[in-house]
Amino acid sequence: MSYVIGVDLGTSAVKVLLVNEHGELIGEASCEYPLIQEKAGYSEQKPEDWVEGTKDALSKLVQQSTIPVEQIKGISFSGQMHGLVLLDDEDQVLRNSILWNDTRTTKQCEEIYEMVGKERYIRITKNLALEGFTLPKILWVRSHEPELFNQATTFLLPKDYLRYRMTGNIHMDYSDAAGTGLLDLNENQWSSEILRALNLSSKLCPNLVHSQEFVGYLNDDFANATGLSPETKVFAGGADNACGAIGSGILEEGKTMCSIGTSGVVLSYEGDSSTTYDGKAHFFNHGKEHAYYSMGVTLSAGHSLNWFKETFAKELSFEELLDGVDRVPIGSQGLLFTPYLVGERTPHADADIRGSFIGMDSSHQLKDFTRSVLEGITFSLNETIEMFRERGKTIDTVISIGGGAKNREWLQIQADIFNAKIVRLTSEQGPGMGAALLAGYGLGWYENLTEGASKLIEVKDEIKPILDNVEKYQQLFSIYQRIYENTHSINHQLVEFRK
Ligand SMILES: Nc1ncnc2c1ncn2[C@@H]1O[C@H](COP(=O)(O)OP(=O)(O)O)[C@@H](O)[C@H]1O
Ligand SMILES: O=C(CO)[C@@H](O)[C@H](O)COP(=O)(O)O
Repeated sequence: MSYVIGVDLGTSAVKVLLVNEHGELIGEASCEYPLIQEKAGYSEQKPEDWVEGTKDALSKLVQQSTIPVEQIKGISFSGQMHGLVLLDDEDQVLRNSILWNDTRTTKQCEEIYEMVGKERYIRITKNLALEGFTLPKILWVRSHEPELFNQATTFLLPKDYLRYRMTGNIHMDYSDAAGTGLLDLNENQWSSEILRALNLSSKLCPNLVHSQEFVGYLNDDFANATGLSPETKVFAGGADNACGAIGSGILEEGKTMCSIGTSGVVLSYEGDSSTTYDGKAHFFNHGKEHAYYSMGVTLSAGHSLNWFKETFAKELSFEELLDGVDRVPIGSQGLLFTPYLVGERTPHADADIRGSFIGMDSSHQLKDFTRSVLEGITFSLNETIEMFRERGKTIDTVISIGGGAKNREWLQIQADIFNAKIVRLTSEQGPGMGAALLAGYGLGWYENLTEGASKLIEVKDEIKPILDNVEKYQQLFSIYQRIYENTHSINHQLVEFRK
Protein backbone atom coordinates (compact mmCIF):
# COMPACT_ATOMS: atom_id res chain seq x y z
CA MET A 1 0.00 0.00 0.00
CA SER A 2 1.24 3.52 -0.81
CA TYR A 3 0.54 6.71 1.14
CA VAL A 4 0.70 10.48 0.70
CA ILE A 5 0.85 13.41 3.11
CA GLY A 6 -1.20 16.60 2.81
CA VAL A 7 0.29 19.60 4.65
CA ASP A 8 -2.15 22.43 5.43
CA LEU A 9 -0.18 25.52 6.45
CA GLY A 10 -3.02 27.41 8.15
CA THR A 11 -3.01 30.67 10.10
CA SER A 12 -3.54 29.13 13.53
CA ALA A 13 -1.58 25.91 12.98
CA VAL A 14 0.00 23.54 10.49
CA LYS A 15 -2.00 20.32 10.11
CA VAL A 16 -0.60 17.21 8.41
CA LEU A 17 -2.70 14.29 7.16
CA LEU A 18 -1.58 10.79 6.16
CA VAL A 19 -3.84 9.27 3.51
CA ASN A 20 -3.64 5.88 1.77
CA GLU A 21 -4.23 4.96 -1.88
CA HIS A 22 -7.89 4.18 -1.13
CA GLY A 23 -8.38 7.71 0.17
CA GLU A 24 -8.59 6.64 3.83
CA LEU A 25 -7.30 9.02 6.50
CA ILE A 26 -4.70 7.02 8.44
CA GLY A 27 -3.24 9.63 10.77
CA GLU A 28 -3.07 13.33 11.57
CA ALA A 29 -0.94 15.70 13.63
CA SER A 30 -0.63 19.44 14.05
CA CYS A 31 1.46 22.18 15.60
CA GLU A 32 0.26 25.68 16.49
CA TYR A 33 2.23 28.91 16.06
CA PRO A 34 1.56 32.49 17.13
CA LEU A 35 0.22 35.51 15.28
CA ILE A 36 2.22 38.70 15.84
CA GLN A 37 -0.07 41.77 16.07
CA GLU A 38 2.07 44.78 17.00
CA LYS A 39 -0.55 47.39 16.07
CA ALA A 40 -4.21 47.49 15.07
CA GLY A 41 -4.36 46.28 11.46
CA TYR A 42 -0.97 44.51 11.59
CA SER A 43 -0.69 40.72 11.36
CA GLU A 44 2.58 38.87 10.89
CA GLN A 45 4.16 35.46 11.38
CA LYS A 46 7.73 34.19 11.45
CA PRO A 47 8.41 31.91 8.44
CA GLU A 48 10.80 29.92 10.66
CA ASP A 49 7.81 29.05 12.91
CA TRP A 50 6.09 27.44 9.89
CA VAL A 51 9.23 25.41 9.13
CA GLU A 52 9.78 24.27 12.73
CA GLY A 53 6.03 23.62 13.23
CA THR A 54 5.89 21.47 10.07
CA LYS A 55 8.96 19.48 11.14
CA ASP A 56 7.32 18.93 14.52
CA ALA A 57 3.94 17.88 13.07
CA LEU A 58 5.52 15.57 10.46
CA SER A 59 7.75 13.84 13.01
CA LYS A 60 4.71 13.29 15.28
CA LEU A 61 2.84 11.81 12.29
CA VAL A 62 5.74 9.49 11.44
CA GLN A 63 6.18 8.41 15.08
CA GLN A 64 2.45 7.67 15.51
CA SER A 65 2.22 5.54 12.37
CA THR A 66 3.39 1.97 12.00
CA ILE A 67 3.87 2.01 8.24
CA PRO A 68 7.41 1.97 6.74
CA VAL A 69 8.29 5.53 5.62
CA GLU A 70 9.37 4.23 2.18
CA GLN A 71 5.67 3.63 1.50
CA ILE A 72 4.96 7.37 1.87
CA LYS A 73 5.46 8.28 -1.77
CA GLY A 74 4.42 11.91 -2.01
CA ILE A 75 3.69 15.11 -0.17
CA SER A 76 1.85 18.26 -1.20
CA PHE A 77 0.56 21.50 0.30
CA SER A 78 -2.33 23.77 1.01
CA GLY A 79 -1.34 27.22 2.25
CA GLN A 80 -2.83 30.33 3.81
CA MET A 81 -2.95 32.77 0.89
CA HIS A 82 -1.45 36.20 0.10
CA GLY A 83 1.22 36.41 2.88
CA LEU A 84 4.43 38.11 1.71
CA VAL A 85 7.78 36.36 2.26
CA LEU A 86 10.80 38.32 0.96
CA LEU A 87 14.11 36.58 0.27
CA ASP A 88 17.58 38.07 -0.33
CA ASP A 89 20.11 36.89 -2.93
CA GLU A 90 21.13 34.01 -0.65
CA ASP A 91 17.46 33.02 -0.23
CA GLN A 92 17.43 34.15 3.40
CA VAL A 93 14.19 35.59 4.84
CA LEU A 94 14.43 39.41 5.13
CA ARG A 95 11.56 40.09 7.58
CA ASN A 96 8.48 38.54 9.19
CA SER A 97 5.79 37.55 6.72
CA ILE A 98 2.98 40.14 6.39
CA LEU A 99 -0.20 38.05 6.34
CA TRP A 100 -3.52 38.00 4.43
CA ASN A 101 -5.38 39.59 7.37
CA ASP A 102 -2.96 42.52 7.70
CA THR A 103 -4.65 45.70 6.48
CA ARG A 104 -1.91 48.35 6.76
CA THR A 105 -1.73 48.90 2.99
CA THR A 106 -4.73 51.10 2.08
CA LYS A 107 -2.38 53.79 0.62
CA GLN A 108 -0.58 51.20 -1.52
CA CYS A 109 -3.93 49.97 -2.91
CA GLU A 110 -4.67 53.57 -3.95
CA GLU A 111 -1.20 53.81 -5.51
CA ILE A 112 -1.93 50.67 -7.59
CA TYR A 113 -5.16 52.20 -8.97
CA GLU A 114 -3.37 55.48 -9.65
CA MET A 115 -0.48 53.89 -11.55
CA VAL A 116 -2.34 51.10 -13.39
CA GLY A 117 -5.88 52.54 -13.57
CA LYS A 118 -8.65 50.89 -11.54
CA GLU A 119 -10.65 49.49 -14.45
CA ARG A 120 -7.54 48.23 -16.20
CA TYR A 121 -6.25 46.61 -12.99
CA ILE A 122 -9.54 44.77 -12.46
CA ARG A 123 -9.58 43.68 -16.11
CA ILE A 124 -6.07 42.18 -15.83
CA THR A 125 -6.31 40.54 -12.40
CA LYS A 126 -10.13 40.08 -12.21
CA ASN A 127 -9.92 41.36 -8.62
CA LEU A 128 -9.82 44.60 -6.67
CA ALA A 129 -6.52 45.78 -5.19
CA LEU A 130 -7.21 44.75 -1.58
CA GLU A 131 -5.10 45.39 1.52
CA GLY A 132 -4.76 41.66 2.18
CA PHE A 133 -3.25 40.80 -1.21
CA THR A 134 0.50 40.48 -1.74
CA LEU A 135 1.23 43.28 -4.22
CA PRO A 136 0.31 46.18 -1.88
CA LYS A 137 2.46 44.53 0.81
CA ILE A 138 5.46 44.56 -1.57
CA LEU A 139 4.84 48.28 -2.17
CA TRP A 140 4.50 48.91 1.59
CA VAL A 141 7.92 47.35 2.28
CA ARG A 142 9.43 49.35 -0.61
CA SER A 143 8.20 52.65 0.82
CA HIS A 144 8.62 51.94 4.59
CA GLU A 145 11.70 49.71 4.65
CA PRO A 146 13.63 50.76 1.51
CA GLU A 147 17.02 49.41 2.64
CA LEU A 148 15.53 46.02 3.31
CA PHE A 149 13.54 46.10 0.05
CA ASN A 150 16.72 46.82 -1.95
CA GLN A 151 18.09 43.48 -0.72
CA ALA A 152 15.01 41.55 -1.91
CA THR A 153 15.49 39.30 -4.93
CA THR A 154 12.44 36.99 -4.71
CA PHE A 155 8.98 37.08 -3.19
CA LEU A 156 7.11 33.95 -2.13
CA LEU A 157 3.85 32.97 -0.44
CA PRO A 158 3.81 31.01 2.85
CA LYS A 159 3.53 27.43 1.57
CA ASP A 160 6.01 28.20 -1.28
CA TYR A 161 8.58 29.21 1.31
CA LEU A 162 7.93 26.05 3.31
CA ARG A 163 8.22 23.93 0.14
CA TYR A 164 11.47 25.72 -0.76
CA ARG A 165 12.86 24.78 2.68
CA MET A 166 11.79 21.17 2.10
CA THR A 167 13.27 20.84 -1.40
CA GLY A 168 15.70 23.70 -2.03
CA ASN A 169 13.64 24.65 -5.13
CA ILE A 170 11.70 27.88 -5.61
CA HIS A 171 8.27 27.93 -7.31
CA MET A 172 4.78 29.36 -6.95
CA ASP A 173 1.60 27.65 -8.19
CA TYR A 174 -1.10 29.39 -10.24
CA SER A 175 -3.88 29.14 -7.63
CA ASP A 176 -1.79 31.00 -5.04
CA ALA A 177 -0.22 33.36 -7.61
CA ALA A 178 -3.75 34.52 -8.52
CA GLY A 179 -4.05 35.93 -4.98
CA THR A 180 -0.94 38.09 -5.24
CA GLY A 181 -2.69 40.77 -7.32
CA LEU A 182 0.13 40.50 -9.88
CA LEU A 183 -1.09 37.65 -12.07
CA ASP A 184 -2.71 38.36 -15.43
CA LEU A 185 -5.65 35.96 -15.14
CA ASN A 186 -6.46 36.22 -18.84
CA GLU A 187 -2.96 35.20 -19.94
CA ASN A 188 -1.98 33.08 -16.92
CA GLN A 189 1.35 34.82 -16.48
CA TRP A 190 2.85 37.55 -14.33
CA SER A 191 1.49 40.87 -15.57
CA SER A 192 4.35 42.77 -17.21
CA GLU A 193 1.98 45.76 -17.51
CA ILE A 194 1.40 45.97 -13.74
CA LEU A 195 5.09 45.35 -12.97
CA ARG A 196 6.09 48.11 -15.39
CA ALA A 197 3.49 50.60 -14.12
CA LEU A 198 4.69 50.08 -10.55
CA ASN A 199 8.38 50.00 -11.46
CA LEU A 200 8.92 46.52 -10.02
CA SER A 201 11.43 44.02 -11.39
CA SER A 202 10.00 40.84 -12.92
CA LYS A 203 12.96 39.05 -11.31
CA LEU A 204 11.10 39.23 -7.99
CA CYS A 205 8.45 36.84 -9.37
CA PRO A 206 9.09 33.09 -9.04
CA ASN A 207 8.49 30.51 -11.79
CA LEU A 208 4.87 29.37 -12.04
CA VAL A 209 3.82 25.72 -11.85
CA HIS A 210 0.55 23.76 -11.74
CA SER A 211 -0.64 22.45 -8.38
CA GLN A 212 -0.06 18.77 -9.16
CA GLU A 213 3.44 19.32 -10.62
CA PHE A 214 6.44 17.42 -9.24
CA VAL A 215 8.95 19.98 -7.94
CA GLY A 216 11.68 17.91 -6.24
CA TYR A 217 12.50 15.40 -3.50
CA LEU A 218 12.51 15.99 0.26
CA ASN A 219 15.95 17.31 1.25
CA ASP A 220 18.21 15.77 3.92
CA ASP A 221 17.44 18.49 6.48
CA PHE A 222 13.72 17.69 6.43
CA ALA A 223 14.19 13.94 6.02
CA ASN A 224 16.51 13.80 9.05
CA ALA A 225 14.31 16.05 11.18
CA THR A 226 11.07 14.14 10.45
CA GLY A 227 12.12 10.55 9.79
CA LEU A 228 10.57 10.70 6.29
CA SER A 229 12.43 9.17 3.34
CA PRO A 230 14.52 11.50 1.09
CA GLU A 231 12.89 9.59 -1.79
CA THR A 232 9.54 11.27 -0.96
CA LYS A 233 8.32 13.20 -4.01
CA VAL A 234 7.16 16.76 -3.43
CA PHE A 235 4.29 18.26 -5.48
CA ALA A 236 3.55 22.00 -5.71
CA GLY A 237 0.14 22.21 -3.95
CA GLY A 238 -2.20 25.18 -3.91
CA ALA A 239 -3.90 28.02 -2.10
CA ASP A 240 -5.86 26.82 0.94
CA ASN A 241 -9.20 27.76 -0.58
CA ALA A 242 -8.38 26.04 -3.88
CA CYS A 243 -7.29 22.95 -1.92
CA GLY A 244 -10.39 23.19 0.31
CA ALA A 245 -12.44 23.16 -2.89
CA ILE A 246 -10.59 20.10 -4.20
CA GLY A 247 -10.85 18.33 -0.85
CA SER A 248 -14.60 18.88 -0.70
CA GLY A 249 -15.31 18.04 -4.32
CA ILE A 250 -16.01 21.55 -5.63
CA LEU A 251 -14.84 20.47 -9.08
CA GLU A 252 -17.82 21.29 -11.30
CA GLU A 253 -20.32 24.09 -11.93
CA GLY A 254 -23.08 24.46 -9.37
CA LYS A 255 -21.04 23.39 -6.33
CA THR A 256 -20.58 25.69 -3.32
CA MET A 257 -18.46 25.44 -0.19
CA CYS A 258 -18.35 27.34 3.09
CA SER A 259 -15.07 27.22 4.98
CA ILE A 260 -14.75 28.61 8.51
CA GLY A 261 -11.11 28.67 9.57
CA THR A 262 -9.42 31.81 10.88
CA SER A 263 -11.07 33.49 7.89
CA GLY A 264 -14.45 32.53 6.48
CA VAL A 265 -15.07 31.84 2.85
CA VAL A 266 -18.03 31.10 0.60
CA LEU A 267 -16.65 29.67 -2.64
CA SER A 268 -18.26 28.62 -5.89
CA TYR A 269 -16.78 26.73 -8.87
CA GLU A 270 -16.32 28.66 -12.13
CA GLY A 271 -15.53 26.82 -15.36
CA ASP A 272 -15.22 29.91 -17.53
CA SER A 273 -12.38 32.41 -17.20
CA SER A 274 -14.40 35.13 -18.93
CA THR A 275 -16.88 35.31 -16.03
CA THR A 276 -16.54 38.60 -14.20
CA TYR A 277 -17.73 39.93 -10.85
CA ASP A 278 -16.01 43.31 -11.45
CA GLY A 279 -14.11 42.75 -8.23
CA LYS A 280 -17.23 42.31 -6.05
CA ALA A 281 -16.19 38.70 -5.44
CA HIS A 282 -12.63 37.37 -5.57
CA PHE A 283 -11.95 35.39 -8.78
CA PHE A 284 -8.95 33.06 -8.69
CA ASN A 285 -7.40 30.09 -10.50
CA HIS A 286 -8.51 26.73 -9.09
CA GLY A 287 -5.99 24.00 -8.19
CA LYS A 288 -7.61 22.07 -11.06
CA GLU A 289 -6.16 23.12 -14.43
CA HIS A 290 -8.27 25.41 -16.66
CA ALA A 291 -10.76 26.03 -13.86
CA TYR A 292 -11.49 28.95 -11.53
CA TYR A 293 -13.52 29.85 -8.46
CA SER A 294 -15.28 32.92 -7.17
CA MET A 295 -15.45 33.65 -3.46
CA GLY A 296 -16.35 36.15 -0.77
CA VAL A 297 -14.16 36.44 2.33
CA THR A 298 -15.02 37.29 5.94
CA LEU A 299 -11.62 38.27 7.33
CA SER A 300 -12.38 37.39 10.93
CA ALA A 301 -14.63 34.30 11.05
CA GLY A 302 -13.10 31.63 13.32
CA HIS A 303 -10.82 34.43 14.48
CA SER A 304 -13.86 36.22 15.98
CA LEU A 305 -14.84 33.14 17.98
CA ASN A 306 -11.24 32.64 19.01
CA TRP A 307 -10.92 36.29 20.08
CA PHE A 308 -14.19 36.04 22.04
CA LYS A 309 -13.07 32.86 23.83
CA GLU A 310 -9.57 34.16 24.61
CA THR A 311 -10.90 37.50 25.89
CA PHE A 312 -13.98 36.45 27.86
CA ALA A 313 -13.76 32.70 28.54
CA LYS A 314 -10.10 31.72 28.25
CA GLU A 315 -10.47 28.78 30.63
CA LEU A 316 -13.12 27.07 28.44
CA SER A 317 -12.48 24.79 25.45
CA PHE A 318 -14.41 25.52 22.24
CA GLU A 319 -16.69 22.56 23.06
CA GLU A 320 -17.43 23.95 26.56
CA LEU A 321 -18.00 27.48 25.25
CA LEU A 322 -20.41 26.28 22.57
CA ASP A 323 -22.23 23.79 24.81
CA GLY A 324 -25.78 25.07 25.30
CA VAL A 325 -25.92 27.62 22.43
CA ASP A 326 -28.70 25.46 20.96
CA ARG A 327 -30.89 26.50 23.92
CA VAL A 328 -30.46 30.22 23.18
CA PRO A 329 -33.31 31.40 20.89
CA ILE A 330 -32.74 32.49 17.27
CA GLY A 331 -31.35 36.05 17.34
CA SER A 332 -29.60 35.58 20.72
CA GLN A 333 -32.32 37.48 22.62
CA GLY A 334 -31.98 40.59 20.45
CA LEU A 335 -28.18 40.67 20.29
CA LEU A 336 -26.39 41.12 16.94
CA PHE A 337 -22.64 40.84 16.30
CA THR A 338 -20.66 42.05 13.28
CA PRO A 339 -17.33 40.22 12.87
CA TYR A 340 -15.26 43.12 11.53
CA LEU A 341 -12.47 42.69 14.09
CA VAL A 342 -9.65 43.25 11.59
CA GLY A 343 -11.61 45.18 8.93
CA GLU A 344 -13.57 43.44 6.17
CA ARG A 345 -13.33 42.29 2.55
CA THR A 346 -16.75 41.03 1.35
CA PRO A 347 -19.12 42.71 0.71
CA HIS A 348 -17.53 45.80 2.32
CA ALA A 349 -13.89 46.17 1.27
CA ASP A 350 -13.07 48.38 4.26
CA ALA A 351 -9.86 48.10 6.28
CA ASP A 352 -11.05 50.58 8.95
CA ILE A 353 -14.44 49.13 9.86
CA ARG A 354 -14.52 47.32 13.22
CA GLY A 355 -16.98 44.95 14.89
CA SER A 356 -19.87 45.63 17.20
CA PHE A 357 -22.38 44.01 19.52
CA ILE A 358 -25.72 45.77 19.00
CA GLY A 359 -28.60 45.36 21.42
CA MET A 360 -26.75 44.45 24.66
CA ASP A 361 -29.10 44.05 27.59
CA SER A 362 -28.29 43.46 31.25
CA SER A 363 -30.08 40.11 31.01
CA HIS A 364 -27.61 38.78 28.42
CA GLN A 365 -25.35 35.93 29.55
CA LEU A 366 -22.14 34.44 28.12
CA LYS A 367 -24.22 31.92 26.09
CA ASP A 368 -26.22 34.70 24.39
CA PHE A 369 -23.01 36.46 23.39
CA THR A 370 -21.52 33.18 22.13
CA ARG A 371 -24.54 32.41 19.94
CA SER A 372 -24.56 35.97 18.69
CA VAL A 373 -20.90 35.62 17.59
CA LEU A 374 -21.75 32.41 15.66
CA GLU A 375 -24.78 34.09 14.07
CA GLY A 376 -22.85 37.27 13.16
CA ILE A 377 -20.07 35.31 11.43
CA THR A 378 -22.70 33.33 9.51
CA PHE A 379 -24.65 36.48 8.52
CA SER A 380 -21.42 37.88 7.13
CA LEU A 381 -20.89 34.73 5.01
CA ASN A 382 -24.53 34.91 3.90
CA GLU A 383 -23.78 38.26 2.23
CA THR A 384 -21.75 36.29 -0.35
CA ILE A 385 -24.42 33.55 -0.69
CA GLU A 386 -26.98 36.29 -1.43
CA MET A 387 -24.64 38.00 -3.92
CA PHE A 388 -24.13 34.69 -5.78
CA ARG A 389 -27.90 34.09 -5.84
CA GLU A 390 -28.50 37.59 -7.20
CA ARG A 391 -26.03 36.70 -9.99
CA GLY A 392 -28.20 33.70 -10.91
CA LYS A 393 -26.42 30.90 -9.06
CA THR A 394 -28.60 28.22 -7.49
CA ILE A 395 -27.35 27.50 -3.98
CA ASP A 396 -29.42 24.78 -2.34
CA THR A 397 -26.54 22.72 -0.92
CA VAL A 398 -23.35 23.93 0.76
CA ILE A 399 -20.39 21.73 1.79
CA SER A 400 -19.15 23.04 5.13
CA ILE A 401 -15.48 22.60 6.13
CA GLY A 402 -12.86 24.08 8.49
CA GLY A 403 -12.78 24.33 12.29
CA GLY A 404 -16.26 25.87 12.27
CA ALA A 405 -17.73 22.65 10.86
CA LYS A 406 -16.86 20.79 14.08
CA ASN A 407 -19.93 22.09 15.92
CA ARG A 408 -23.38 20.60 15.09
CA GLU A 409 -25.38 23.64 16.23
CA TRP A 410 -23.25 26.02 14.16
CA LEU A 411 -23.98 23.82 11.14
CA GLN A 412 -27.73 24.16 11.89
CA ILE A 413 -27.26 27.95 12.12
CA GLN A 414 -25.53 27.81 8.70
CA ALA A 415 -28.42 25.77 7.22
CA ASP A 416 -31.01 28.19 8.64
CA ILE A 417 -29.22 31.43 7.68
CA PHE A 418 -28.10 30.20 4.21
CA ASN A 419 -31.49 28.52 3.67
CA ALA A 420 -29.62 25.59 2.17
CA LYS A 421 -28.81 21.99 3.03
CA ILE A 422 -25.42 21.78 4.77
CA VAL A 423 -23.23 18.77 4.04
CA ARG A 424 -20.58 17.81 6.59
CA LEU A 425 -17.76 15.50 5.50
CA THR A 426 -16.08 12.85 7.67
CA SER A 427 -12.99 15.07 7.85
CA GLU A 428 -13.57 18.81 8.20
CA GLN A 429 -9.98 19.28 7.00
CA GLY A 430 -10.83 20.01 3.36
CA PRO A 431 -7.60 21.90 2.53
CA GLY A 432 -5.34 19.14 3.92
CA MET A 433 -7.38 16.49 2.08
CA GLY A 434 -7.12 18.59 -1.10
CA ALA A 435 -3.33 18.71 -0.67
CA ALA A 436 -3.19 14.92 -0.20
CA LEU A 437 -5.35 14.50 -3.30
CA LEU A 438 -2.95 16.69 -5.32
CA ALA A 439 -0.04 14.49 -4.21
CA GLY A 440 -1.99 11.34 -5.22
CA TYR A 441 -2.88 12.90 -8.57
CA GLY A 442 0.76 13.98 -9.08
CA LEU A 443 1.83 10.38 -8.44
CA GLY A 444 -0.60 9.18 -11.12
CA TRP A 445 -3.00 7.43 -8.73
CA TYR A 446 -6.02 9.00 -10.46
CA GLU A 447 -6.93 9.97 -14.03
CA ASN A 448 -8.16 13.33 -12.76
CA LEU A 449 -9.03 15.18 -9.54
CA THR A 450 -12.72 14.28 -9.79
CA GLU A 451 -11.86 10.57 -9.71
CA GLY A 452 -9.56 11.17 -6.72
CA ALA A 453 -12.23 13.19 -4.91
CA SER A 454 -14.78 10.40 -5.37
CA LYS A 455 -12.41 8.06 -3.48
CA LEU A 456 -11.41 10.51 -0.75
CA ILE A 457 -14.60 12.33 0.10
CA GLU A 458 -17.17 10.80 2.43
CA VAL A 459 -20.32 12.52 3.65
CA LYS A 460 -20.79 12.36 7.43
CA ASP A 461 -24.22 13.99 7.72
CA GLU A 462 -26.58 16.47 6.13
CA ILE A 463 -28.31 19.26 8.02
CA LYS A 464 -31.54 20.63 6.58
CA PRO A 465 -32.85 24.18 7.13
CA ILE A 466 -35.80 24.52 9.52
CA LEU A 467 -38.46 26.72 7.87
CA ASP A 468 -39.47 28.62 11.00
CA ASN A 469 -35.80 29.47 11.76
CA VAL A 470 -35.17 30.47 8.13
CA GLU A 471 -37.99 33.05 8.31
CA LYS A 472 -36.73 34.53 11.59
CA TYR A 473 -33.17 34.72 10.25
CA GLN A 474 -34.34 36.46 7.07
CA GLN A 475 -35.79 39.27 9.24
CA LEU A 476 -32.65 39.41 11.39
CA PHE A 477 -30.34 39.40 8.34
CA SER A 478 -31.90 42.58 6.97
CA ILE A 479 -31.37 44.26 10.37
CA TYR A 480 -27.78 42.92 10.47
CA GLN A 481 -27.08 44.38 7.00
CA ARG A 482 -27.94 47.88 8.26
CA ILE A 483 -25.24 47.80 10.96
CA TYR A 484 -22.41 48.43 8.46
CA GLU A 485 -23.92 51.59 6.97
CA ASN A 486 -24.83 52.86 10.45
CA THR A 487 -21.44 52.24 12.09
CA HIS A 488 -18.87 52.86 9.37
CA SER A 489 -18.47 56.60 9.83
CA ILE A 490 -18.20 56.15 13.64
CA ASN A 491 -15.51 53.53 13.11
CA HIS A 492 -13.58 55.71 10.69
CA GLN A 493 -13.53 58.49 13.33
CA LEU A 494 -12.17 56.03 15.88
CA VAL A 495 -9.15 55.05 13.76
CA GLU A 496 -6.85 57.65 15.38
CA PHE A 497 -7.62 56.25 18.85
CA ARG A 498 -6.55 52.71 17.96
CA LYS A 499 -3.22 51.31 19.15
N1 LIG B 1 -14.96 22.64 18.44
C1 LIG B 1 -15.10 23.73 17.68
N2 LIG B 1 -16.33 24.18 17.37
C2 LIG B 1 -16.50 25.27 16.59
N3 LIG B 1 -15.47 26.00 16.10
C3 LIG B 1 -14.24 25.60 16.38
C4 LIG B 1 -13.98 24.45 17.18
N4 LIG B 1 -12.63 24.31 17.26
C5 LIG B 1 -12.10 25.33 16.56
N5 LIG B 1 -13.05 26.10 16.02
C6 LIG B 1 -12.89 27.30 15.18
O1 LIG B 1 -12.06 26.94 14.08
C7 LIG B 1 -11.00 27.89 13.91
C8 LIG B 1 -9.79 27.18 13.37
O2 LIG B 1 -10.13 26.55 12.18
P1 LIG B 1 -9.02 25.96 11.17
O3 LIG B 1 -9.77 25.48 9.96
O4 LIG B 1 -8.19 24.99 11.89
O5 LIG B 1 -8.21 27.32 10.90
P2 LIG B 1 -6.90 27.75 10.07
O6 LIG B 1 -6.87 26.89 8.82
O7 LIG B 1 -7.11 29.19 9.79
O8 LIG B 1 -5.68 27.54 10.91
C9 LIG B 1 -10.79 28.48 15.31
O9 LIG B 1 -10.35 29.82 15.22
C10 LIG B 1 -12.17 28.40 15.94
O10 LIG B 1 -12.88 29.60 15.77
O1 LIG C 1 -7.17 35.57 2.62
C1 LIG C 1 -7.77 34.51 2.48
C2 LIG C 1 -8.43 34.19 1.19
O2 LIG C 1 -8.40 35.24 0.27
C3 LIG C 1 -7.82 33.52 3.61
O3 LIG C 1 -8.79 32.55 3.38
C4 LIG C 1 -6.46 32.91 3.83
O4 LIG C 1 -6.16 32.04 2.74
C5 LIG C 1 -6.31 32.24 5.19
O5 LIG C 1 -7.11 31.16 5.41
P1 LIG C 1 -7.38 30.37 6.79
O6 LIG C 1 -6.12 30.38 7.59
O7 LIG C 1 -8.53 31.02 7.45
O8 LIG C 1 -7.73 28.99 6.31
